[in-house]
Amino acid sequence: MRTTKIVHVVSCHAEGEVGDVIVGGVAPPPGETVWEQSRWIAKDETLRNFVLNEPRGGVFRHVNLLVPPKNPKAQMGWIIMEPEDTPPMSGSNSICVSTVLLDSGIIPMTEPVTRMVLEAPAGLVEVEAHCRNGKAERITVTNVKSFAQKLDVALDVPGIGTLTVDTAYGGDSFVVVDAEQVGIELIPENARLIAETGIKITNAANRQLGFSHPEDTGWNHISFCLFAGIPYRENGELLAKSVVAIQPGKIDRSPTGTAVSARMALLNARGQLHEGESLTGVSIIGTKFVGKIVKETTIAGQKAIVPSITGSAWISGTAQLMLDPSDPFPGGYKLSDTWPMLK
Ligand SMILES: O=C(O)[C@H]1NCC[C@@H]1O
Repeated sequence: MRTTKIVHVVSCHAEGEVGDVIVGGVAPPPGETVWEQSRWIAKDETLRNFVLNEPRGGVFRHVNLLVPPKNPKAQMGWIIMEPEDTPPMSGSNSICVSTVLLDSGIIPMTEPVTRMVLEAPAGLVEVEAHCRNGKAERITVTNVKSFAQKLDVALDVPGIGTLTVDTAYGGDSFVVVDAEQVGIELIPENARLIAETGIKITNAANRQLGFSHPEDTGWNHISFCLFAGIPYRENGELLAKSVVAIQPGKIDRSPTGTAVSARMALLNARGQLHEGESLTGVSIIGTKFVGKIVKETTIAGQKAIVPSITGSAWISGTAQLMLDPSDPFPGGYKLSDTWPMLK
């Protein structure tokens, strides 16, 4: 066996969505802030291609790189790599990272509750982990400020027609459509159709509506389409289907923490969900993230919320990714049978 690198990975999923974590073998990228480091990773592409492309990755895979924190309040920083984007924040990935840090002993676990501060590219996030018998069983992440941007705007989607949609941010940017309007039931049998329809809606939203973060972060596009189910109550709990199409055309298996945050910001903007109240997002495979409005706030003078997301993640394996110097595909490859090409 010979190799020019060994990248140590702990594989994990949060409520069904893969969020692997690189725990060693990669030097911290250049940059004064974790955001700048994440821009470097996005532009350079070497690590992204190595871990996300085939034969080591695949379109369903997200990979997180642990980095030393830049902010002294944080115990660890991390960079999120998704199939097309290197985003500011991610619910499922933050829950995977928290679980791997604690379950593998990188950060000492205190039972029954461990508190830590992590540094996402978007900024600091507080984590409260309920732990038992050496396992972080339940993770609550207090997300970055989330807000509604456009409410009830018309969007012409080629091949679908005119929809009424919202745009919002929950650590990443969304076009949000009521699932009923598109007439597709949010069930696993429709996963391909939901993914393709979601990408059409996202692309149309980027062309016609756009997105701009009020703090001038440079995150100025819409990443995802949230198909929002009608809220319903079960034993007093408010729930709603939360199914997200991710570029270049896959469905989040989890309810998408950033989507639940964005949806709560929209409900809050409409006066339908208030500080202290909760919304549980239900994924296409029936898994749940419990969202809560921790506090109402403002961002650049506009209404916003600080949301939290609670869910669980499980370690599914470990791997050492290697590169034989004679491998003809050091950057891997993508094929459009499983990895739709962006238009
Ligand atoms: O939970 C989330 O927010 C994420 N899941 C995969 C894509 C999103 O970043």
